[in-house]
Amino acid sequence: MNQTIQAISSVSGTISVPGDKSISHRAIMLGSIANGKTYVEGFLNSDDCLSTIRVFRQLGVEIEKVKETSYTIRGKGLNSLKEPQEILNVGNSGTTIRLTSGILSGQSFHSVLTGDDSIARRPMGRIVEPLRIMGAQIDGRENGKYAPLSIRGNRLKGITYKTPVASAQIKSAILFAGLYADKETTVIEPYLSRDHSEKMLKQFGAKLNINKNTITIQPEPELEGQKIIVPGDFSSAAFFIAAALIVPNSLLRIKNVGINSTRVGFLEAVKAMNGSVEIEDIRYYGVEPMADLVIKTSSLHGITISGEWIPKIIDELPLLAVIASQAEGTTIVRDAIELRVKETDRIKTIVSEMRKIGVKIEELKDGFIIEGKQYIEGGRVSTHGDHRIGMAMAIAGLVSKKPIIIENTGVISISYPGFLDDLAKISKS
Ligand SMILES: O=C(O)C1=C[C@@H](OP(=O)(O)O)[C@@H](O)[C@H](O)C1
Ligand SMILES: C=C(OP(=O)(O)O)C(=O)O
Repeated sequence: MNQTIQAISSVSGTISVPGDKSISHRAIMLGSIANGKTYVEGFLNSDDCLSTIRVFRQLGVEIEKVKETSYTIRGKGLNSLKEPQEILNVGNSGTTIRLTSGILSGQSFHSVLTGDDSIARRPMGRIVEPLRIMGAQIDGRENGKYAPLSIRGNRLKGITYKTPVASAQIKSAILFAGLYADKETTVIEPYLSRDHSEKMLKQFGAKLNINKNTITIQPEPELEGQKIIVPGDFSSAAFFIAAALIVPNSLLRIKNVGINSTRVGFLEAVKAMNGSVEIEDIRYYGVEPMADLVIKTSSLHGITISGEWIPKIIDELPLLAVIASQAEGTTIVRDAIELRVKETDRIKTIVSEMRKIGVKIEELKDGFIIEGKQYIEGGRVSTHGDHRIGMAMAIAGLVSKKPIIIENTGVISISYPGFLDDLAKISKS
């Protein structure tokens, strides 16, 4: 499916975004291995999170949809998953394959995980190595570097592991495996990555000790089913924040957005760029904070982002390139080589698609440099099968001289099925 996006005169109204993708995945996973019922409200019915539901149903868990975004999971405890008859297919979801591998490493059966072409290219050695050290028998293409992954679980050993990159998926896979270990397991990250797993594990009753970037988990807790209210996904809200900042005469309210401090690097970036974003009514339902955001059109200026800021803004960096093109001065992103191993090589794809719409951008090994105050000419772009590239291009279309035609927008449903409809609702021509 192709979609044409053209310039609008303002962004306005009040909107809420669907549930957080990272939290939705984790609610299904931990609900599946807890004792008793878990209720999830505000679940994200996107392709990726539906893949997690499918996989855990194949592992014998009863997961029932009770309302449009509410599910009940009947957990039967840490060791009650069943050997699947079929290969488990995670579709496009890196979070599903990596976090589920941690849990499957502690099971007493064999399972095989696979996914789409993008999953087949993404690095799995980063989880295979620590899970092997813990005692799981895992194999995959090129000696475990790539999926499909074959996992024969085991009684695991507790380890202390320094992750080479700040990645919540590596950290979570090890912590989930640590539930099945013979003694405590410690993960040390170079910088803090998103901490939804730690928060939710604690909520379910696991014992964790957190000291900056060092997280220790005790094995074999009694996890108890919980009620989880999933806040709106900040990474989805970011697209509308960007739209309201760069389209003239805009005033937008986004309700119920998750504002976990390990996720809001984009909010910090736009504030540092002189963006007007008010955070209102901060509240907690359970362990995650949420708030309403009020955004006004702003005169932005360039910024340099690197180091520990990167994990907090990682999924929003393609979008940052779009708003940086409309800001005064230069924006530099460094230390973001991880972008090259996402659904696509997001440095390469954002650079190629920005160039197609007439924006000059320099590719760096670990980021990009973009000059501000550029005209976006418009043209034909591709998502390259990457939802976030598709949505970033749609936001560029709102301030483009000529329309932007985006090919293959169906992939947006990987994280935000109603995105184009919601964008149309707040766009005033
Ligand atoms: O744990 C998670 O839910 C995620 C972690 C991040 O990946 P990495 O752990 O590979 O950095 C992020 O890019 C992804 O969208 C979701
Ligand atoms: C990188 C992403 O997800 P995943 O790693 O779960 O495929 C994303 O949603 O941008």
